[in-house]
Amino acid sequence: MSKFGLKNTPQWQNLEKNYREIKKRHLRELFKDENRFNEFSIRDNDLGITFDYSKNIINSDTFKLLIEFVKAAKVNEYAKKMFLGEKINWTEKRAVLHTALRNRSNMPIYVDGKDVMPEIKAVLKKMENFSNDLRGGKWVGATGKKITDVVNIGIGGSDLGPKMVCEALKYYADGPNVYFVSNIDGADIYEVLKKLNPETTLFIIASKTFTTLETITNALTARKWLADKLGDRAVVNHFVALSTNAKKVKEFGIDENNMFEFWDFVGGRYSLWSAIGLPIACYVGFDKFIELLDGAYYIDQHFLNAPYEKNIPVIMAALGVWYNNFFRASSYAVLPYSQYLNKFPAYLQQGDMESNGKTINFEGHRVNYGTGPIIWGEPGTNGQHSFYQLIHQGTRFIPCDFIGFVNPPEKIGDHHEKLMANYFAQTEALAFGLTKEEAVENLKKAGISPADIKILAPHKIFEGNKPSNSILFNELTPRTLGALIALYEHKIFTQGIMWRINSFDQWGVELGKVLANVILPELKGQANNKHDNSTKKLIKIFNSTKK
Ligand SMILES: O=P(O)(O)OC[C@H]1O[C@](O)(CO)[C@@H](O)[C@@H]1O
Repeated sequence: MSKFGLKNTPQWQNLEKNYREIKKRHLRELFKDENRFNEFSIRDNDLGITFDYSKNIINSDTFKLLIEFVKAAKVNEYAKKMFLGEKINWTEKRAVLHTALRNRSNMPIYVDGKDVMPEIKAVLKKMENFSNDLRGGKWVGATGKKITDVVNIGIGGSDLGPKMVCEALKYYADGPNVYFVSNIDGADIYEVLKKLNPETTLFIIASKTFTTLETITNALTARKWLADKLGDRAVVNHFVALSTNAKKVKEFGIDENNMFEFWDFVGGRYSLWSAIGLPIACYVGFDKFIELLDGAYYIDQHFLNAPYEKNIPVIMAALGVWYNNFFRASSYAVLPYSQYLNKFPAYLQQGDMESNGKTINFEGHRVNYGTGPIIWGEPGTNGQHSFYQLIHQGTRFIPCDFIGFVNPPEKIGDHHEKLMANYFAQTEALAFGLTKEEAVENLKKAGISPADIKILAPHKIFEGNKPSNSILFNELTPRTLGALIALYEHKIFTQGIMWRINSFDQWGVELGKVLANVILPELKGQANNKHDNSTKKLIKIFNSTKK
């Protein structure tokens, strides 16, 4: 494909034409079709999920054209390459095999001619034994006490995934307390350590590379804290590592037997299914961790085998492209109606933005169309009392995913009915809004004077026609959570292929790291490097104000 090829394809051009037509239509009008929900929704009883995408600004033609775009992009061909271990992360010459970590079949998966499944299964077994021993009190601290608190030290994919899952499965937790320390800001580890007793604390040092400045700095602080109280020899009972880098783990002083391995075919932001999931297994038990993998595997099979027209992640991806590239939406809101999922938007920010925040295409050219959007969100109903005003009545166009559950794990009074009434109400309000006539009628009914109605009415109008997907699960369980995460992973993959970018590297995080290493000695008075005027002055103020 040539430099600006994608926009010249018939698939893109046809969508552009459809967009010019459909942007004049309103969801109020499109919903005159009584069959719309049936046409644009998918129900899967095995998993217990309803995916309703009928409140999108599409008609049957749009949908067909979007599917044609996906077909032309050869998404399924690329997906097969990924699942079979081909090195689709071409800038790092790596396979992309987070799907192998949850391969629940007996199918071998080869990388460079070697089946990776035996090693994956061996690490899973090691995780099972360790988490059982820790939870059962067989693994004890240096003074013989049971471990009651686990601190995961990691950042990015070595933090966000396990942290999000532990939070989401809190209801099922019956193991030690789990804490997550990620920020290099000393406040993060300080606030955690001050609550803990070294005799009953275990540190999990999670780092794919085992060179990440934040993680190593925090790990060294944790080791000093422990050694100061229990002596250096206690490290072996209180530190384990999750990494691909055995050499660095050993250099740090962690026993090789206490290292849980993963491999360079596991991307950081896709690693919660690997040894990086150890805190999850400690917190909720290994059987629940396996249920999480089962749910993801279920979606892997759906993604590989369902026709595009019935393929949930493919449809999510295609609709995202529709709004991103034709409606020019620059952000996308993910709104979970579950407090347990309060870390899900933050987790997805890395998953999506580190994957698809790219400008260089398969051919090495700069793209001339938008790629990954800004992902953001908060759990409902907190978001409603914060930023929904802008989604409803602001000047921005923000497509949304509403994630909800019919049966929550906890049942307290009528909280859940009240929560879900809001879940349904919001997508209805966004789609259909409130017309001027309706607004005036409401004001009249409320006894407002004609003069005030004239002033107030424009403010009370909701234009509507704001699109959303409703993702409604029967229950929040480890299995459905695994499925939900995998849905988004494959959505991100599909969009990467549609945009013809590499979703699996992350060169964009490098430059800042390099510059920080140059500046660090200057903050310790050891060097004086060349900088722009602004940076120089800021460093000078820091150094002269520092106590
Ligand atoms: O696990 P590591 O090697 O410490 O890296 C942590 C994170 O840093 C990044 O490389 C860049 O932010 C992420 O992709 C990764 O998840």
